[in-house]
Amino acid sequence: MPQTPEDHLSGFVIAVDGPSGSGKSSVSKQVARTLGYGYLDTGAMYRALTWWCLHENVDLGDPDAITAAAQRFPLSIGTDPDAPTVLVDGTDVAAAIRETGISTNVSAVATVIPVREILRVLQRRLISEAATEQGGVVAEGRDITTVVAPDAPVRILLTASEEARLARRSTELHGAADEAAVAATRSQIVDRDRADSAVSEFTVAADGVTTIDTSHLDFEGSVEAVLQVVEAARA
Ligand SMILES: Nc1ncnc2c1ncn2[C@@H]1O[C@H](COP(=O)(O)OP(=O)(O)O)[C@@H](O)[C@H]1O
Ligand SMILES: Nc1ccn([C@H]2C[C@H](O)[C@@H](COP(=O)(O)OP(=O)(O)O)O2)c(=O)n1
Repeated sequence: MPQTPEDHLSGFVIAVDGPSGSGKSSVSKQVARTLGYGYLDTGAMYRALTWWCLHENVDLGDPDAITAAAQRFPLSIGTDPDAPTVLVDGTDVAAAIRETGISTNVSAVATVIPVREILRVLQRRLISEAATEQGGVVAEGRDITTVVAPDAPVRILLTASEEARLARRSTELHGAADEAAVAATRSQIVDRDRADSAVSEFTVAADGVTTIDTSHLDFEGSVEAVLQVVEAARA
């Protein structure tokens, strides 16, 4: 895996972490498109494992059973930002893993420490392959800047106020950000982030990680802010 900005000829890694609704997925995908890089959505991997556990009738209250499922997890995930495929045992689950039933259960899977260790091995391999084959990769999640790729030449914590994140997710899921829609979205943002915080630090930037607060930026402004950090790292 690249260690310094000079290594970008063999593959440049951009690591992005942040809480739910901060814009990680949409912004990282657009940054990858702009730079012609690969894109890895590590959250999709935890979501796909959750789908697999439910599909296999694994008891989500049993960490050992979840770990056993992770050990035989037949995942195939693409890194093309224009077609981020997610297949489990040959089944296309890209849409299914965004459903509420997965969002409400994913933290039970993602907070099992041995599961994280299994998925991190896979994530590092995917990052390394995409960086080499596509010239670079934007990898996003909750522990990419700190654990999965702490040596990446660009590490960014994308944040936004709780209010902004709730409004965005509410608009995405319900087409509105009125009081009822925000209330219906709250548990998916606030409760999930609280649960996920038990195993990853994604609210405060680690040393060497650049914080970008997107609360008052529009989507294009968020993408531009990330690209500026990338440019500065290469200068
Ligand atoms: N300034 C902004 N930056 C990033 N995304 C934004 C912004 N404003 C609105 N959005 C929208 O917020 C929603 C949540 O973004 P997403 O990328 O899914 O966040 P995350 O991956 O951090 O949960 C998307 O529908 C996105 O288009
Ligand atoms: N590197 C990562 C990525 C995601 N996760 C967990 C935390 C989240 O609740 C789930 C789903 O991640 P995802 O990025 O899709 O979450 P959002 O819906 O964008 O908020 O996976 C994690 O623990 N570590």
